[in-house]
Amino acid sequence: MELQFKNVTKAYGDVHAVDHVTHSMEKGVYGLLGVNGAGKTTLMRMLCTAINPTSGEILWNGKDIFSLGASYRGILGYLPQNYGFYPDLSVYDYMMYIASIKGLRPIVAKKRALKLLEQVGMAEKRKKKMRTLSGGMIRRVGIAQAMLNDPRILVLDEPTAGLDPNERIRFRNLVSELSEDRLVLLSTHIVSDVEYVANEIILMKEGKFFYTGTSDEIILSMDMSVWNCTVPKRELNNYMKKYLTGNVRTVADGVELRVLSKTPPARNAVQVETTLEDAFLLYFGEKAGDKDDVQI
Ligand SMILES: Nc1ncnc2c1ncn2[C@@H]1O[C@H](COP(=O)(O)OP(=O)(O)OP(=O)(O)O)[C@@H](O)[C@H]1O
Repeated sequence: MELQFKNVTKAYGDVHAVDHVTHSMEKGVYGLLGVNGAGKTTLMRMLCTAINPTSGEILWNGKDIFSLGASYRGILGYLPQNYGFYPDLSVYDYMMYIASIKGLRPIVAKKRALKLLEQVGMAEKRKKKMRTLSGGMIRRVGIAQAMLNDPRILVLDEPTAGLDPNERIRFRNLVSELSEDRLVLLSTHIVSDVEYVANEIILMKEGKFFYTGTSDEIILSMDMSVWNCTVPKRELNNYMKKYLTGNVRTVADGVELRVLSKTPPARNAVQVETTLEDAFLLYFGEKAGDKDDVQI
């Protein structure tokens, strides 16, 4: 089981939505982490053969996915960012409808639909109309429909958008469970979605994979320390202009800041453990004043 991206580029005019991506993946969970516009959706749409690369190749077990055609789509499960779910169908009828599009025989479809609804915790709601479900439930049905053909590659585009904290945890556990014998590629801009569940995290920025590794490897790659310090309130803007700043909390004697800096940013600064959130801030964050349009 190997998926390879070889120098894959997708250009829209002057914009390189995906820019010379080369990478190979096997089974497990891959977390594609990047800010809005990084190129995540474009990459996933190519992987699902919805759009062609401008140049480069995507290979599944050595063969070009675009030349594999239907046999490739048969091993693919896709949950797009906004999936159309037919509001008036019941959950079960919706699953059966998707199963028929995927070409599953009714007897197989029935068994699989019920098993998957069980797995995603939606079996009891199977008779409910899709339009009556919460955002989290709709996402769970979305994953179940993507799994109907027991895909080798499961592509989930921002699957946690709009989920509450409990649903997020539940969802992460589900992804981990589903990844046992397949490749799961999941895109998000939320660090905690991939921090513990992904075997490999891919930081994507401006169309490029600029760092790939485990959460610990990414943290170790940072040439930066993380500090907590308390500064007078009037100093806050200066600090935010000078340093990449994480959490800011008002305390009795000023404001407590989480700051990225090679050296202690204040006399009272205490070095704290670096997290993947800090890495995200380092690679994707901006200091106040980095952009002209930021008002301070
Ligand atoms: N069909 C298109 N035509 C023109 N430009 C596009 C098209 N699709 C994407 N882009 C541009 O390509 C870049 C990457 O977009 P993409 O949607 O892949 O990013 P993303 O990381 O998925 O962002 P988001 O999290 O907001 O969905 C953006 O600059 C976007 O404007």
